[in-house]
Amino acid sequence: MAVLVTGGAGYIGSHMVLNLTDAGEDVIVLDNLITGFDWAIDGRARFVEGNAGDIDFVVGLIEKYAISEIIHFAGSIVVPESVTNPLKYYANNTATSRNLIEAAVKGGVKHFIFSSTAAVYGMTGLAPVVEDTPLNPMSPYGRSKLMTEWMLADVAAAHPLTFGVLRYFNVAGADPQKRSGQSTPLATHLIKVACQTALGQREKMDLFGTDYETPDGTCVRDYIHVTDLIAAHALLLKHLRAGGESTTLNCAYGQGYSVREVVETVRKVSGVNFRADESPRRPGDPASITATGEKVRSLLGWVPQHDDLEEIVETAYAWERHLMTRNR
Ligand SMILES: NC(=O)c1ccc[n+]([C@@H]2O[C@H](COP(=O)([O-])OP(=O)(O)OC[C@H]3O[C@@H](n4cnc5c(N)ncnc54)[C@H](O)[C@@H]3O)[C@@H](O)[C@H]2O)c1
Ligand SMILES: O=c1ccn([C@@H]2O[C@H](COP(=O)(O)OP(=O)(O)O[C@H]3O[C@H](CO)[C@H](O)[C@H](O)[C@H]3O)[C@@H](O)[C@H]2O)c(=O)[nH]1
Repeated sequence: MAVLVTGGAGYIGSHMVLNLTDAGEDVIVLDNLITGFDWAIDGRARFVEGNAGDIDFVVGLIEKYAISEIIHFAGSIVVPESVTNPLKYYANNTATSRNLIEAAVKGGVKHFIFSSTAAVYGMTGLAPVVEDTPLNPMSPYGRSKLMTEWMLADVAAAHPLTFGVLRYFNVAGADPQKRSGQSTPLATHLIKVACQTALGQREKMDLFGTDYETPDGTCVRDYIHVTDLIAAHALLLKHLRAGGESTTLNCAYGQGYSVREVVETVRKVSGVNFRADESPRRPGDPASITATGEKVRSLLGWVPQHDDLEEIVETAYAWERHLMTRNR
């Protein structure tokens, strides 16, 4: 039996592949390399280049490799881009996932784990959310992901498939062994951008919006280390394999940091007082979004090992330096 990891050449998926291969699992990676890199895929996994939304192709893979579980990371991920190009997100997130789920049903896959997002909640106020907080996504990205959550619930009610939805909060940091990290040169994520600026790859960065109703006027997010996030996936897989029910879980630490606090932490870790300009708000950004992570802890016994902003930034910064020497 094998596990299919879609998007396994990407930032988060490549860390999942490392976790699974470290555990001795048989892993097939399906990725079309639109934002991922084949060099990011651990050599112990089998890589197949292709589209996760190609039903016949995926059914063929399921049969060929006896795939019993799918962990679905493939998708498009940039919130502001989804505002200007929504159809890209409904195609590559919603429609691709719909086809992948059909392939899973046709191929008799038992369990399906899906990368959802905090963006399904939308504007929630300053209090941490829980899984049954009303969902009100404020970007096409969030809506494209919520539709996939709904499809999974409907399909699992009609077919013998159990699923886990993990709503990631802001994923950051890199493998502490420096085997993978966020490698997209044009990434838009705050910690990545700040590390690139500290290293002189960008002349300056922007603080998007300084007039939010938050303690220091900038947006607040719950940053989770990618290694802890992946540990939650491994526990969820174990839960589903043991016959556990389908579930939806927030993946977060319950600790929010503002954009200014993150920038200050990157300055401290790097020792560089880089330029960060106050700029207008970015479309699609909620002021604050954090979650307690209570359910993932109690249901799966998840215990974070890297819940420290400085450690998150240190690993992200170390990976950024590694990329500079790699690309030289
Ligand atoms: N990074 C975050 O903070 C964050 C937060 C919440 C949710 N997520 C979700 O986690 C998942 C992974 O995100 P990431 O940060 O690793 O992004 P990423 O862009 O690094 O990885 C996505 C991978 O999917 C591949 N891909 C995209 N469309 C594909 C398709 N149709 N068929 C096959 N491969 C395809 C890309 O080539 C890439 O390797 C995404 O679904 C994203 O929405 C990310
Ligand atoms: O150069 C930058 C980059 C970001 N920000 C700000 O930093 C905060 C975090 O932005 P990110 O782009 O790092 O992350 P998002 O919160 O927009 O979104 C991320 O987390 C979401 C979940 O909360 C989604 O899942 C999404 O995929 C993922 O990109 C936002 O207020 C943003 O405006 C800046 O000020 N300057």
